[in-house]
Amino acid sequence: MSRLFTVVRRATFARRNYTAGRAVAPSAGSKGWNSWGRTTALAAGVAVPTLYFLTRDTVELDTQRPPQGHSVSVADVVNRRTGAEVWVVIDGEVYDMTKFLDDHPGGKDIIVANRSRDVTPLFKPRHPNDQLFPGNLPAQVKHLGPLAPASSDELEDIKLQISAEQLAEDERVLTERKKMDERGLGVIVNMKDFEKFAEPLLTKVAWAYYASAGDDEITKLANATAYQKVLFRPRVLRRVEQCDASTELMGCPSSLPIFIAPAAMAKLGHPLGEINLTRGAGSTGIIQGISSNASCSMDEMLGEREDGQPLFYQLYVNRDRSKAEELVRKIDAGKFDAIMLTADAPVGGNRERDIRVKGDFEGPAGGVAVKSKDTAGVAQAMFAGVDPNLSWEDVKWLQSLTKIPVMIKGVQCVEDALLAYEAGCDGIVISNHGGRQLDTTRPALDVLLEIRRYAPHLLRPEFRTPTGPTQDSLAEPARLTPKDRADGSGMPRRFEIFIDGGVSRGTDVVKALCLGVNGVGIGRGFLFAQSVGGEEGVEHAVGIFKSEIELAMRLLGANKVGDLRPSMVEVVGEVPRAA
Ligand SMILES: Cc1cc2nc3c(=O)[nH]c(=O)nc-3n(C[C@H](O)[C@H](O)[C@H](O)COP(=O)(O)O)c2cc1C
Repeated sequence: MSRLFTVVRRATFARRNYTAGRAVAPSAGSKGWNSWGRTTALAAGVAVPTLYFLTRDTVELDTQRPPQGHSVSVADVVNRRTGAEVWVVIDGEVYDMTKFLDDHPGGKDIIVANRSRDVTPLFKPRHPNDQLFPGNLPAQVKHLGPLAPASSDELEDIKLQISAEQLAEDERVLTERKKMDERGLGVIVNMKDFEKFAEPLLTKVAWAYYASAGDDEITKLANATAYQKVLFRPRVLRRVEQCDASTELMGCPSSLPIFIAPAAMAKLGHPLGEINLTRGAGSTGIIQGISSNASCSMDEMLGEREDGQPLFYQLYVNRDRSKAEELVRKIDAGKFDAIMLTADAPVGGNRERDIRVKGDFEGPAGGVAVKSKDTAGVAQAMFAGVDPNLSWEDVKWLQSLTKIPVMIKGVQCVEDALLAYEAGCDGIVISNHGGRQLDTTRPALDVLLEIRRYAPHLLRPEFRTPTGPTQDSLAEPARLTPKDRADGSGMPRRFEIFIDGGVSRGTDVVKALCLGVNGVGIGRGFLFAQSVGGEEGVEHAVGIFKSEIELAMRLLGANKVGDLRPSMVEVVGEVPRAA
């Protein structure tokens, strides 16, 4: 797909080379899926899906360190299958994991069960590509040297074992990837298509993790239908050929009033994971919110950042405050444009789809996932390190560590929106985590309506007016929007309001903007888009939003984001039934 926008210049190829030119990843695409990894069944009988794919363009992406030390023979590796020392092979290098077993975030079982094997296919989809670089390798892991040249028979001895069930899943995913390849992204007409095409080509673990939500997934469903109760009041004969949907979010230029909501573990869906999101956001000029639990490292994503490309960082606060402070220092050094402090996940939600597939999971290094012996699904491993005692006091703590603007993500009632404002935050993200936390909470849209009703002073003055026709609009019908009333209180300082959850259409975005938000986040939609089409999938998704948002604006009679006002919508009581 051709580049959609020229808002931000593409990075040069050289910028794609990480430190010392080791991890080289030229442009990703949806074409040419190659089966790179295979699956295994652990000796302990735990099935671990390991299949993932590399595009033809990305086979050079590797985690290899330059050869160091003496080479290690396959026989030496195989000899460690019993005894005290536990060795593994990753990308042709041999590592002694003995002293790291108890600290491994995914638990020691997965390492012990695969000792003396080439665990590269297990390792890659779950760890940043620079995890093995000097400085990133945990101190307890000993790098022993490169694997000595060996015959294919010898290598067979250290290959991962694959169960019939896992092989079948590999085959299924591979076939679906090929079919998608043949179809091309042209078959994807709207964001729901991404979800439809992603499901068959994801592993069971990835699909369950991405699609799951709390308990009975009632809030997830409510998010998806909520925007139906906001109806448009279009104006006609308004010269709408020109239409510009660009805006500013937290003072940063954005080609559209949307952003990529921070979501963990993009590599479960595609080998380049969050790198697809950074690249796609950079080439289309939108902003990526990076998860604390991203499966790519912060350095990898910063290495992909275009000159001047704005990035937000989502923060989970580690219960070990020294680690939390270290992370904030990294965010500061990374010159992120805003921090989203996630507040709706002091503990993980009850995501039963995820628990059922019970992927033997290890969280991303550097995140807040901690080792868990009995992992109950991907989600629960992710939250084990998050501080459940986070409080409003901690907002001050965070603000004392950095000058980067802070938003509270996960606000679900007007009282907390008021507290965020009082705490001196720069904004809020109204969100219920895509319905993944407390089930039967209200859709985020209802929280926005509550803020409009009970704390309109948190909105920019021009959005404090009622929806629908007013005396002013009837008195001056030629105006697209009623004249903004001079409002003495104004906005004494910046306080931006974002919303996410269930947004799949440009019309949803435009409705939220009419009601006063600055920008709208999309979580699963971009995860599915990158899973289906890598970087091009992300660009395709942005293209869909761009054409839908501009279409909605034109048909509404608006030429620019600044034209959108509450008078352009009406909120009806009941959600209309789907046809
Ligand atoms: C698979 C997945 C992982 C997520 N991981 C995070 C995360 O690490 N941090 C966070 O604050 N929110 C996370 N979220 C929530 C998103 O930021 C966002 O609030 C939500 O996805 C919006 O709903 P939507 O998926 O319907 O667009 C995650 C959501 C999903 C679907």
